[in-house]
Amino acid sequence: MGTAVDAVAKEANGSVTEKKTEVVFVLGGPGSGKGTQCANIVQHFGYTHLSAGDLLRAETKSGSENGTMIQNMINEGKIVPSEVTIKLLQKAMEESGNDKFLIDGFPRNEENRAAFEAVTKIEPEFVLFFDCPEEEMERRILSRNQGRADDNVETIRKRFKVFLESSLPVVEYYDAKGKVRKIDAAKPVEEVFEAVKIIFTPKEKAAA
Ligand SMILES: Nc1ncnc2c1ncn2[C@@H]1O[C@H](COP(=O)(O)OP(=O)(O)OP(=O)(O)O)[C@@H](O)[C@H]1O
Ligand SMILES: Nc1ccn([C@@H]2O[C@H](COP(=O)(O)O)[C@@H](O)[C@H]2O)c(=O)n1
Ligand SMILES: [Mg+2]
Repeated sequence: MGTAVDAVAKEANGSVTEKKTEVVFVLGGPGSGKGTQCANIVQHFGYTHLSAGDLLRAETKSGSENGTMIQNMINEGKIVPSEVTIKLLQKAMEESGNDKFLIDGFPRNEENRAAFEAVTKIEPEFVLFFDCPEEEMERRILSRNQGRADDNVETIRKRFKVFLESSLPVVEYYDAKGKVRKIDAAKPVEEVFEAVKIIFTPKEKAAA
């Protein structure tokens, strides 16, 4: 994945067209509903959903040399070095065969952001930001029951701290570029998705 224009399709008439890889970053605090809403977006808008957290968790189970380091970082709510996460994202993007991606839970800090841009040369179309109060996020995580090692009160507090100190500045960076689409994520799932749909529906379709 050398540049943003990285897919070349040969048409039936022999002409060659360049396809631009489209990326939407999906950010928000732990438990804000990123994964839930990404699943809905995939159904309606044809994106491939890549959760950085899911890719890292899968890597810990694959027996790779980085597995133990990743698991330790996740248990502490810390951000895994960008190089590791970006390689996993690039591999998943290449294997998907799609050219439209929801990248969920990434970039999580300035290092993630700058490294992704430097390596892939991809600028996100926009950043979907799920805004939710901490008490609601904590309630959701504690009743999630997916067996995640980091879904306990002690690690949740660490993840909230990392979110405030390292991830929110990334949202602010993109906000200054006019790229943030903020959603009130404290509402019920269906209402949140109604707001999400408006953002993904092309303007000409919405007007029709
Ligand atoms: N709008 C909502 N209202 C109530 N519960 C919700 C809502 N959205 C998601 N949930 C539930 O909250 C929990 C967390 O949601 P989800 O896993 O989508 O969050 P996330 O942002 O991906 O979290 P993480 O960053 O920890 O991966 C899940 O059990 C999900 O079913
Ligand atoms: N860019 C990222 C994303 C995630 N992590 C680590 O995974 C944990 C779980 O992430 P979720 O998005 O599934 O909540 C997270 O707390 C980090 O430890 C990461 O390092 N880098
Ligand atoms: Mg998630």
